[in-house]
Amino acid sequence: MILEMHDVHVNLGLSHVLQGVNLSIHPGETVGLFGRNGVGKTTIVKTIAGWYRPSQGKILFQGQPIDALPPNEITRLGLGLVPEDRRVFPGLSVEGNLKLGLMQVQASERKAAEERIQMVFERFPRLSERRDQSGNTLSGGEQQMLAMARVLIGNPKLLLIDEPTEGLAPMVVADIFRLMEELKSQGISILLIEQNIHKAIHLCDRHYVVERGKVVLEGNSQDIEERKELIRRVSV
Ligand SMILES: Nc1ncnc2c1ncn2[C@@H]1O[C@H](COP(=O)(O)OP(=O)(O)OP(=O)(O)O)[C@@H](O)[C@H]1O
Repeated sequence: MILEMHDVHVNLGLSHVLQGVNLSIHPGETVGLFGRNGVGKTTIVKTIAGWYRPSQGKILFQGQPIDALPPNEITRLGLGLVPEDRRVFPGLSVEGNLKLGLMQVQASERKAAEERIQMVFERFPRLSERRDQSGNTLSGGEQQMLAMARVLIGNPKLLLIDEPTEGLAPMVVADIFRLMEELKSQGISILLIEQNIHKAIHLCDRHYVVERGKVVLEGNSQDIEERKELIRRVSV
C-alpha cells in the first residue's frame, strides 16, 4: 500500500470531524472520495498532508508512519496536496508561484526540480505564455493548472486533489481530467475529491463514500455502475 489510514479521528474546535476513517490506496491507483458537503472529505486529505493532527489512529505512507510529521516533511516523502482553494499567490508571477514548489524539495533534488519547472512549462503552454503574469490575473482554470503544476515540481508519488474542477467551465474541466488521466498513466497514485461523479467514476479505479466523518462504502470499478445512483444520492 502507498497509503493506509487506520481508525483516524480528528477534532477541529469542538467538532469530532473524523470519527474513525479507514482507507487505503495501492501504488498507481486512482481513488475517488465522495460524500455530501461537510462530511469530512477535505479534512481527510488535509490530515493525510499533515495540516491537521489525528487525536487517534495511524496514517502510513509507504509503510512509514506520517501522522506525527509536519506538512513539509510529508511533502518531501512524495505526497502532494492540491488544496481546494488552490493557494495561488496573487502578487507572485506564474514562475514565482512555481518556484515556491522548489522550497519543498530537498537540496540534493533541487537541480532535477528546476528541470521539472521547464518540463512543466512545456506541458502547460498556457502557463508558459503567462510566465511573468501575476497570479491574480489568471482565470480559475489557469490557477488550477498552476496549483497542480506547482505540486508536480516536487515529483509526488501520491497526489491528493481536492475539488479541482469546482466553478470551472466544461472545456477546462475536460482539460483537468485529461491531465489527471496523464498523471495516472505515469503511475502517480491519486486520491481525488470531485463533485463531477460521472467523470470521476471513469477516472477512478476505486472509490470511497464518506458520511459523518466515516467511510461507509467502498467499491471498485466492477460495481461502479450499480453504485452510481447511490453515490449521486449521498453527494448532492
Ligand atoms: N477548522 C475547523 N474548525 C472547526 N470545524 C471545522 C474546521 N474545518 C472544517 N470544520 C467542520 O468539519 C466538517 C467537515 O468539513 P470538511 O471541509 O472536511 O467537509 P467536506 O466533506 O470536505 O465538505 P466540502 O465539500 O463542503 O468541503 C464540517 O462540518 C466543517 O464545518
